[in-house]
Amino acid sequence: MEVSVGTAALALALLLLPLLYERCGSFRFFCKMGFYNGWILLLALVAIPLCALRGRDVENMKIIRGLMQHVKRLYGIRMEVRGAHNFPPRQPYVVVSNHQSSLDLLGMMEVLPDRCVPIAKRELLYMGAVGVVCWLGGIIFIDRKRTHDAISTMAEAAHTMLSQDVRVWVFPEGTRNHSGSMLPFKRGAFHLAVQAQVPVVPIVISSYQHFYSKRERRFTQDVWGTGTCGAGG
Ligand SMILES: CCCCCCCCCCCCCC(=O)SCCNC(=O)CCNC(=O)[C@H](O)C(C)(C)COP(=O)(O)OP(=O)(O)OC[C@H]1O[C@@H](n2cnc3c(N)ncnc32)[C@H](O)[C@@H]1OP(=O)(O)O
Ligand SMILES: CCCCCCCC/C=C\CCCCCCCC(=O)OC[C@@H](O)COP(=O)(O)O
Repeated sequence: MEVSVGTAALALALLLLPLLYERCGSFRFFCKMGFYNGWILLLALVAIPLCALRGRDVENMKIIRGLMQHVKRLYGIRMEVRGAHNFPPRQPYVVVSNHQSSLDLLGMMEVLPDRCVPIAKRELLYMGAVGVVCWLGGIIFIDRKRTHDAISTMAEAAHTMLSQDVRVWVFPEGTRNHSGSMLPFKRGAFHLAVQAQVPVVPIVISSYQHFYSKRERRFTQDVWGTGTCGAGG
């Protein structure tokens, strides 16, 4: 029986990969993050036909939320939610929340209220199937390079919140920040709440420095919490 050099090299690589995964933290980190992105992409492909039945509609966020909720278990993450009763039950509001990394999607999907859509940077629209799903979910896209356009989009959002009973989730830091502290807030979320005359509901996604650090390429398992801090007018 002949074994080509290519086949032998492939077999060796396949044997070495688990060893590398076991021994090398950085390799493990990239595998876990690669799988995270790949899995979300796959979920997006599942979500597209389900969401397409309704077209672009905030009700599709329920499908997206439902499809995402098991992802934490793949990573051995247990989530604790505190203060969920602080969401006003029957009116639109603006959620403001800290933003550490793309893992925040897990915290967001754990507590995302019905008829609530995030405001996202426009670039997400171009992430293939993920962009399509975001669009079908009614996610509001802003062009951060064009302040004037972003402000107009927010003004439209204020109108939509009232006319279509929609809640909006804003990351007021305006970007991901995994430094352990918070960046100064941008003001769009608060203008939005004033324009729509709705409450602001602050949510904290607790720091996950102890189980995740992009800088140190560390991603282990842990309990992780999200909590609403109460609603203010
Ligand atoms: C199954 C598969 C599942 C896949 C699931 C995928 C889920 C995906 C989830 C994705 C999650 C993705 C998450 C993400 O993508 S996070 C990134 C995108 N999100 C944000 O950037 C939101 C936060 N940003 C803001 O609120 C900014 O303020 C905006 C963007 C609006 C402008 O920022 P910019 O930096 O350009 O300007 P500035 O903040 O210096 O403001 C300039 C001036 O304008 C005034 N001003 C501001 N706003 C308003 C307003 N509305 N009406 C009237 N005035 C307003 C403001 O007071 C200031 O004036 P002054 O006070 O100095 O006089
Ligand atoms: C045809 C192009 C194909 C591209 C395929 C790309 C595949 C990517 C697959 C899955 C990505 C899953 C994660 C998506 C959600 C990420 C949400 C997020 O965290 O956005 C960052 C934004 O908050 C702030 O951005 P910056 O920190 O300012 O930057």
